[in-house]
Amino acid sequence: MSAAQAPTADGQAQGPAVRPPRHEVDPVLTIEDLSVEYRAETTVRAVDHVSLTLGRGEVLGLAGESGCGKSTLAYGVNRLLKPPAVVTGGAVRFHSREGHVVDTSVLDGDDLRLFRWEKISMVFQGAMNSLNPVKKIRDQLGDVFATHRPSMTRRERVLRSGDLLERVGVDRNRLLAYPHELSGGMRQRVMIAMAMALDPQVMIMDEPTTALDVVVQREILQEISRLRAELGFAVVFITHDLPLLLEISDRIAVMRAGRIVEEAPAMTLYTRPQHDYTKTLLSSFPSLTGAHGDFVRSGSADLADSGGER
Ligand SMILES: Nc1ncnc2c1ncn2[C@@H]1O[C@H](COP(=O)(O)OP(=O)(O)OP(=O)(O)O)[C@@H](O)[C@H]1O
Repeated sequence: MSAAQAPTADGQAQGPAVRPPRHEVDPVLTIEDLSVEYRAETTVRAVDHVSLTLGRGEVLGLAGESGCGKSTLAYGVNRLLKPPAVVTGGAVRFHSREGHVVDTSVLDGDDLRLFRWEKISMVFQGAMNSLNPVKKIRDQLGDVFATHRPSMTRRERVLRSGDLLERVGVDRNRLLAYPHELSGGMRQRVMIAMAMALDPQVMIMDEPTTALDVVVQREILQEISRLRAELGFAVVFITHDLPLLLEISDRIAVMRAGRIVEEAPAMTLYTRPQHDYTKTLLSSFPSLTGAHGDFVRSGSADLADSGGER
């Protein structure tokens, strides 16, 4: 009998000790029974009683075809929904490292702004086009610090902005560039740098690389994986590209028509999908019938052994 099979007080042997998954032990974000409707001429329930937990430092992939509600869920979590969207039920809670639990629905004004940059930040598909065209990168990154870290001097802001750029693989001399002087990939890296500026514990990435060519997309994903390992933030990564999610995620939730139909460690979802829709989704990517690529992160075999928890 192994140490993990110590007898209980009544003399019965227990099964092997199973390590509970990280998101259960140490959650950073919990979405509880969240529902969102768009109330226009007709009412569309875009998010329908969704519950999900994100573990601290975990990458949770959210997969599903166009229109299934992924973006609505992401915007709902970050309190960025605008009319005609209405949150009709549920809650989103943020768990700080210090053990505080914040119900995001009660945040407003400065508290909400602070929460969005400092605790949860977001990178979306078109983000690179939201840079101000007439302002240098230095000043756009610097603005984040000027607003949220008013005690920083100008010199400190420039230094820190340069560090951020280097962190995402952009030379710091690009601080002096205007957005139009950078490639799309570089602009998106700048947006990722901006989202990381205040060391948030959660980053929501909604199709962050979809508009970019495959090579640039791979480079950026490798960067995100490396930074996640280095800095320990958690990621909700949203895309319809399931092969990509399998490579980058610890766990994957599959969404269909506003609901989560399946949720499992990435490798389990790939090797033993349960729901018919997940099976259909997997079979719709011919590349998945070949070997499971692991260019973004290594150790896929370890992942399979550990049930996806790392
Ligand atoms: N402003 C809006 N008004 C009315 N309905 C909307 C609005 N925005 C989204 N919807 C509807 O809500 C549903 C979910 O849309 P959502 O954009 O969240 O899906 P998605 O999975 O992110 O799709 P995509 O991958 O194409 O962005 C869809 O049926 C969509 O038509």
